[in-house]
Amino acid sequence: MIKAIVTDIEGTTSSIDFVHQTLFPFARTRMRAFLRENAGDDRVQALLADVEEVEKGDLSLDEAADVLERWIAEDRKLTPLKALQGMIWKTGYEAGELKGHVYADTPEALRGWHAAGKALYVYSSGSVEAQKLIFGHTDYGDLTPLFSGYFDTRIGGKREAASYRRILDEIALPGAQVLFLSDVGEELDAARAAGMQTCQLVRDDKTVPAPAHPQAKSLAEVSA
Ligand SMILES: CSCCC(=O)C(=O)COP(=O)(O)O
Ligand SMILES: [Mg+2]
Repeated sequence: MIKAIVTDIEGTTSSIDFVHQTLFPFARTRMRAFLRENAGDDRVQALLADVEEVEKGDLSLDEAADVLERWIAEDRKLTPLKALQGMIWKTGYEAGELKGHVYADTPEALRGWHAAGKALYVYSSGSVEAQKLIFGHTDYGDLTPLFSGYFDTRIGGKREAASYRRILDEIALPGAQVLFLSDVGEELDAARAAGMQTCQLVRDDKTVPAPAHPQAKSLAEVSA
């Protein structure tokens, strides 16, 4: 019996286009000004040090902005980039310039699973702060009370089985009782290697099918 569901965001609960056509450009066009305005902030300084560590050298603020803009264009899933993106998106959600996209079937499915006593978790490359923002500002209201916890790249990469083993340790359930939802085959393979149940969301014809896993066209079709 499935006791917990761990869900991906992009391509699973929410559209890939929203992330790539709205969220990423929002962060990219504001990154340089955000760094200048917040250069004295301890958290921003620590994240810029992490950027320098990845790039293996000292960077001026403008050089760091160049690197971060490039990482956004390349869709890199690096923790300092994701944390900075989340901080920039926060300004947009708070100003009412951003609304968190979820598919119409997402709130109903999450509410149904929650009401059935299943614990719900998010595992996304977006930072935990960004995850809470997207689910906290949807057209269907604040969905965050439905979730018991959030995981991001600080627990490890989404294509590594070790990350899913760490999540199982954190939520204290055997893999057989945990269902992982994602649109990406490599993530589902890694979750299965850690012992989790899996289901691929195939929302549109851009999704690369992973026929080794059960598939669903929407969360309403997921059997849990
Ligand atoms: C928290 S919404 C933004 C998601 C994001 O930044 C991203 O890179 C998509 O990652 P996912 O693991 O949800 O596919
Ligand atoms: Mg995804």
